[in-house]
Amino acid sequence: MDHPKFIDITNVEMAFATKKGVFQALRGIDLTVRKGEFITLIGHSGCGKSTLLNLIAGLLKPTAGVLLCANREIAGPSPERAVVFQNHSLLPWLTCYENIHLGVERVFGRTETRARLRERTLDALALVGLTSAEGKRPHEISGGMKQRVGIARALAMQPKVLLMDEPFGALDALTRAHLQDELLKIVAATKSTVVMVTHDVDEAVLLSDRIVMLTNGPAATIGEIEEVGLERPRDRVALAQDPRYTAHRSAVLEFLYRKQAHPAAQAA
Ligand SMILES: Nc1ncnc2c1ncn2[C@@H]1O[C@H](COP(=O)(O)OP(=O)(O)OP(=O)(O)O)[C@@H](O)[C@H]1O
Repeated sequence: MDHPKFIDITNVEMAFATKKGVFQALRGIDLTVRKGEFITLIGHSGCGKSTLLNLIAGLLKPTAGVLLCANREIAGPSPERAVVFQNHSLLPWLTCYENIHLGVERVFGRTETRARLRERTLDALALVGLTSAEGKRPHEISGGMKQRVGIARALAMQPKVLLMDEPFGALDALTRAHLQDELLKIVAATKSTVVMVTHDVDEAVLLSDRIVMLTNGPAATIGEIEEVGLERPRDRVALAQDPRYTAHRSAVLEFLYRKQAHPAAQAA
């Protein structure tokens, strides 16, 4: 059965111990994510987007509150919650195939045959359109291709949740648009639940079911949530003319640049 609250975050707070004392990064975070939902986290630099993603990943432990995934407490990192980072983090001495295979082996190595592990790895490469690059090492492929390998590696582990921290942040606009379109297709095919950090308002509207907007830190919290009811599949060219797209975009821009104007901009 689908969990209506697949990820369930209740009253989460994150404080870091620093040399200057305790820094309260997040407070009062309440959020539920449904199975198969695509959520983006948006907010000004330093507000706590990565911190929230890392809490869901289990890479950080909250100083208060509870995070659940499929009714179980998130107690540490797990392949059921795979993370894709901005800098793809591939091992440079391994080929694309080997980079993906490593993750596959970690998750399925004890229970499945070598042939099945190979099949899973090749399927993941095909899913991101990189079959022909299987024997190449990271320095032999473009930034966009590296990021696709990172996504393939995460998806090959069949995670319950795909967590992405600005996965396309370092790419040029055209490559970025292309990978957003690919991600839309992949997520439609795999029905993955996704939580993604982004700075890009258009990316958020194009991809999300809901856009979670964080207030400025310290002690950042969820300010507003924008429901994006646009039907799928979504086509970026058609959407550019769609008044509903413009309205969602304006709502997020209004939040970011009027209600939560960046402290540096307010001071100017
Ligand atoms: N380990 C840590 N120790 C102390 N402070 C931290 C730590 N990690 C994050 N912070 C602080 O918590 C706040 C939130 O950081 P975070 O990286 O989550 O922001 P962000 O919204 O992802 O920023 P950006 O968009 O610039 O990547 C920042 O003020 C940051 O300095």
